[in-house]
Amino acid sequence: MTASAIDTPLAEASGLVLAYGNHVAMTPSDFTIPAHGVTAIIGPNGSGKSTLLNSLAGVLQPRSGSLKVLGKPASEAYRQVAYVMQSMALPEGTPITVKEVVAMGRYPTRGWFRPLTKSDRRRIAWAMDLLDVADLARRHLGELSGGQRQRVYVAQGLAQDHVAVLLDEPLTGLDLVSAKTIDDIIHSERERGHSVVLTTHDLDEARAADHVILMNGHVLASGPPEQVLSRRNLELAYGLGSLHDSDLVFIDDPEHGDGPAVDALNPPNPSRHNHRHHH
Ligand SMILES: Nc1ncnc2c1ncn2[C@@H]1O[C@H](COP(=O)(O)OP(=O)(O)OP(=O)(O)O)[C@@H](O)[C@H]1O
Repeated sequence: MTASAIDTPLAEASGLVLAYGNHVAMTPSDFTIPAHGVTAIIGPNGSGKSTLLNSLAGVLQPRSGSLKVLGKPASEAYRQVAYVMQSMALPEGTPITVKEVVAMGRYPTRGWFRPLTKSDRRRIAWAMDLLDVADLARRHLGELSGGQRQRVYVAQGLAQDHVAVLLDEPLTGLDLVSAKTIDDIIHSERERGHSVVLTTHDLDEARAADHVILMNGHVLASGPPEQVLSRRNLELAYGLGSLHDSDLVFIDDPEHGDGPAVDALNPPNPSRHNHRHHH
């Protein structure tokens, strides 16, 4: 890879709008995701985190605006971007084994109909070992627990040739050991110079990232955690007064419950009120 390819940001978006049919899930947003390191996407339920991952993965086309992934349209970069979804759209009872699921990680490189080579098989075995699912290789995916399934999906992502990995809530619902396994993988991916983008509801996870994107129906802030996770930004994203002091990084005003109204805080984008959806 040339130096310029290495330094190309993982993603650059300008006026990016994302929608499902008539439903706009992200209003015009500008952000850059750096080439290396861990980026955490955080925001309330329904704020567009998974939608943004879908667009980075090339699964959801921009409605308008521009999005470059590794310097190309996302739909052309998908081979280099491993996407680990929250839950895969496999019908209940699909008779697919753990090994077959992990092997699917090789298809972007290999194509669907070409047989797996020895090096493909080595890569599959390596990924299954790393996620500690080798013992489950012949089990059907449908028989596994949620945490085991999550590890299988991450193994599939790592089996893919990639320079970036997108993880939708990778640590949610996992026991301590599984969470540690996946956390270690996030760090080793980072050390290998890959980009990791994950969604989370955990402020501590976001604080530990190199870069943070805060969402609320659009990208409210994007940058280093100490800038993005300010009290003011969190109040804008989650609603004024909804957070306890102990939740916040910067306790600059313990009287915030009686503080100024949202409008007085001068939100950067007034349209943010229109796009929160409660299920
Ligand atoms: N396939 C879809 N079709 C239509 N609307 C969708 C679809 N997926 C998500 N949405 C809507 O888009 C908005 C953003 O959803 P998204 O899943 O991106 O939020 P999120 O921040 O990941 O939420 P959570 O924290 O609950 O996982 C929501 O209003 C949601 O209802």
